[in-house]
Amino acid sequence: QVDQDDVRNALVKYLGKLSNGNGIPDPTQGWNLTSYPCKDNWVGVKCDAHFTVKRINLDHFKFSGIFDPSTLCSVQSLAASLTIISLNENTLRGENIDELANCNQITGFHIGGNQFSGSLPEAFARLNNLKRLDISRNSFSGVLPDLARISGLTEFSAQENQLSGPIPKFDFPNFNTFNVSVNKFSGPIPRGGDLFNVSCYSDNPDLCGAPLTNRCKSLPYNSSGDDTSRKGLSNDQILMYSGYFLVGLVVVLLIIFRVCKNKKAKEERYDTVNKVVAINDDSSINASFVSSEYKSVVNKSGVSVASAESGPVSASLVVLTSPEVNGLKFEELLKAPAELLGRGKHGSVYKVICQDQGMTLAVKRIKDWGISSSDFKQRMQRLDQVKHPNVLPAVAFYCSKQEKLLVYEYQPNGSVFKLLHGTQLNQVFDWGSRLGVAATTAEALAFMHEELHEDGIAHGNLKSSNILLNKNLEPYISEYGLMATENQDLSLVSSVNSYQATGASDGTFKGDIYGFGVILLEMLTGKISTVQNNGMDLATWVVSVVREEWTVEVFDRTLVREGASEERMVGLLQIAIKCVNRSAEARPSINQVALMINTIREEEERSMDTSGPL
Ligand SMILES: Nc1ncnc2c1ncn2[C@@H]1O[C@H](COP(=O)(O)OP(=O)(O)OP(=O)(O)O)[C@@H](O)[C@H]1O
Repeated sequence: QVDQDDVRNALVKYLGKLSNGNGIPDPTQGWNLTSYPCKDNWVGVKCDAHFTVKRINLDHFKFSGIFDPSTLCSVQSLAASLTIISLNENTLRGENIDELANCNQITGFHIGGNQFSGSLPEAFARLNNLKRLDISRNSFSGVLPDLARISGLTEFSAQENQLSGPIPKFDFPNFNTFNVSVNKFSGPIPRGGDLFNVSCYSDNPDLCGAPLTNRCKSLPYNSSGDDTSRKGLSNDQILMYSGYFLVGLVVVLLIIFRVCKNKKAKEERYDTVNKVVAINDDSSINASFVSSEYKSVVNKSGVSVASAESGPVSASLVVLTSPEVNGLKFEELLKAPAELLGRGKHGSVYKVICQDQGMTLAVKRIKDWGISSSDFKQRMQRLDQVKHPNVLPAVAFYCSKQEKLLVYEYQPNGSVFKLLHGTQLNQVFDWGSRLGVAATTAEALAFMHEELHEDGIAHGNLKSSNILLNKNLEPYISEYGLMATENQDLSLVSSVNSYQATGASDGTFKGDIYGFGVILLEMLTGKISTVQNNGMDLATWVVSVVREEWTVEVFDRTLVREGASEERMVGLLQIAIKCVNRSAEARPSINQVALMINTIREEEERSMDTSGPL
């Protein structure tokens, strides 16, 4: 109640200054000391479900007084909640504008079409969460503060002022709107500025460079502010050119490495051709899971697909979860043409099209898994008893001494890995979908952990390529339980699980939490887990950046551009960081993780309900 009173008093004071003491034109619209802003729906005030003021929009009210942010931002609860202040099209002037920096949750500040003057305070550059800034059609003058420091900025509208000096080196690809026309800016337009057209820069007589037609003369300073008129090379330039040289060298070495690798891969392919999977069970089946591409190579080279270097396998075992899949017998499946989908650390996956049955399957050949046939069979049958709608069940499996095969339904919509890292470019993976994938995957994993804990069967190899998606971007956890069990040799766990941090005494269940944490980090940062960032893995990199309090820097630019809630992204990041704790014991259980993510998802849903135009 005290808070509510403070907020109300602050808003009334704020309006008093804006309106020169005249108050709101229509007294039934609130803004008085006898009602409350959220409960009584004051005009222009938007609140969330907890009655917290989020936005204040008083555009077009013909206010001719003073905008004084100290009236709002000195009240702790308002300063912590306010995200948008909008006062477009009044005739306001400003006072104590630098106090706005205390409202550091502000994402939108719109004061276009007023009578603000003087310089924009340096404190603006401290508004880390700012996304949209509209100061257009005022009389601001002087040099801009270093707004380029604000990494999430997507709109800067500053046209029709008297601003001077250089344009900061903004991250232009991030911007949706950029306009500095009709000002007194000078010097070169920074690199990337030509993403916006001439009209966004026009009427700044001393501005030069693309997209403007007037080229920059050989000024003493170039666009990066370096002195280029000096003869000879400066130390910085020597360093820079050495850097280029080193980068060039590394690129050449990488190309040589790739050429050698490709050559080796080609040799391996021909090798595969000769190692056609042969499954000679009691009914003497010869089968191949080689791609049709390879088959043609085989035929051309005169090697029979039916020939098998591994020779006949005695006492082979074929087990189907049902004896037929849509009328398809396992023998037919094994004979069908197959296309290699990918080769992972633990084997290869083939896409198999069974035309007669109208089915497409994904067959995983597992390599180097020293599990006995009977244990394998038992394990697969146990897994088959545990069903969850977001966990992809195997439809069949096969086991011999040489081979272990798992058959799944083929999922045509790719994986979280493909969606994030560029092979499904035309599909949007927005914040809401990422949060949904995170929450559903956590719930499905929690179910599996609970059901299979006694059996000691965790996923064992959880990563973004094993989270497949349907066309509504709902996730399916694939390959659950294919690898190590809790009771198995733990050294196998750390060798098979690329995400397993050292010291995971709680076995693969805690390893799954680590793997899940890395998937969250991939979805939040858009970065590949194996990509090294200054020599660190993704988890270490994120933790180090967050420790330096540069949290916003880690987020995927597309999420920032989309306007995803930073508060909720930070919330999910904190969960991810807990999951990738180097100490396995310190990691939360998947149940706790699922609960935490669901809380964020609920907040997101509530905010969607209360958002929308003011
Ligand atoms: N049922 C399926 N439907 C469609 N694509 C699949 C299916 N199962 C796996 N894939 C895809 O096939 C590719 C290869 O999978 P594979 O499991 O061999 O690779 P990986 O996950 O990178 O490595 P590994 O699991 O061996 O560590 C991956 O891109 C994966 O997303």
